[in-house]
Amino acid sequence: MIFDLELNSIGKVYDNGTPAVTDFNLSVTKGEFIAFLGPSGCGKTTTLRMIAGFETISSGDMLIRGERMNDVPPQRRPTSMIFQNYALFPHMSVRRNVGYGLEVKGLSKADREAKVDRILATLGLEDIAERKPEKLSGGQRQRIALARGLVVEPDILLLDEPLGALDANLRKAIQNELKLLQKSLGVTFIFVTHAQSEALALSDRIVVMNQGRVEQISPPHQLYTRPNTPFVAQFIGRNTVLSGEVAGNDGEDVMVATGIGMLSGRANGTLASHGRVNLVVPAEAIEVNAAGRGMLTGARNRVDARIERSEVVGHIAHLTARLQDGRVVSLEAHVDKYRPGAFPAGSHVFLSWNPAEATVIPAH
Ligand SMILES: Nc1ncnc2c1ncn2[C@@H]1O[C@H](COP(=O)(O)OP(=O)(O)OP(=O)(O)O)[C@@H](O)[C@H]1O
Repeated sequence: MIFDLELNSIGKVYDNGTPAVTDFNLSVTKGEFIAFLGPSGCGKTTTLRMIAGFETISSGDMLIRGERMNDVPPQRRPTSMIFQNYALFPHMSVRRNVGYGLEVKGLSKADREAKVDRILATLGLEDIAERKPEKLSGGQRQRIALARGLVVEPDILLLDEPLGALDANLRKAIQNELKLLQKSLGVTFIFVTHAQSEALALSDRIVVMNQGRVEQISPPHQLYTRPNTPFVAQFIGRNTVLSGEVAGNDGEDVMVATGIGMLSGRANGTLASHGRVNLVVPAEAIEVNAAGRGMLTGARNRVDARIERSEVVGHIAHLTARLQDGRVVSLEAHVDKYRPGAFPAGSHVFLSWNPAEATVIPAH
């Protein structure tokens, strides 16, 4: 099988000795939407720029459609890059901005116009084709940048925080457009973001990076429900992470001895039969019960807690509870489940969860 993109143990050390990316492995199939997600400085942009050819690769191999690209200059790679600030030419019309890459490639005027017209129509930009970008809105400028990236018909479109300059509402609207456009064109997108909601909404798979290393590569739902590492558990979603020791198995469940009792979850992959682990419990998986009731039903994973704060925002009830060891846990659920006022601050409750919804991962 030929992948659109293969990163084989890619590494980057800057001239000043900064190791920005270490041992990055990824294979991308045609038409996939991949997000690089991680905190500031984790190496997302450096990796994107290595794929584009704007940054040299210090170690490892990069292949596009089976061809090694390490030494191929950016303009000869089948990639286009869209920058956060769009980098449009302010004095050129939208049409010329979009057609610029084709001019550089030396296409005839007729071919250029045909391709530009087609992409302007695809992105709904025909009416502003003769305007200058500086007079246009952020959303329009974003679309022009997309048109300019796509008009050269790249195998891979690289997008560096392309929605970062837009306000929240516009961001949401353009997110949807972007996803539809990507699926209809079937072009591979590699998208850099530090906004997890954006990555979760758009991607087929997300690469979570931390300090230059890949922590996990998974589809959004799996990343959210089955984190592989303590970093991902803290970074994605709203999880409570409880440390403990493996104390045995009960069917598919792994029992974990923690400072607040014997608790359980499901292993993510293979797990040693003993040793230190983390039990990751998503906020959505935690049930709040009035004190005393669970004793009757014999609920597993029973943790005593006291409600500290209870707040309803729209349809979502947010509760904050303090465990016996002092740890604070965040919980949330639709108001159908926790009516406003059901668990006032100070009330004594116990928390429980279905072990299948909690994940046990190695501590390191
Ligand atoms: N030109 C450079 N020279 C030296 N070090 C650099 C250079 N560019 C980036 N770095 C360093 O490499 C590391 C990775 O930076 P990079 O910009 O790839 O991170 P990022 O995840 O894209 O961050 P952000 O979300 O803030 O853009 C950081 O430690 C950064 O300081």
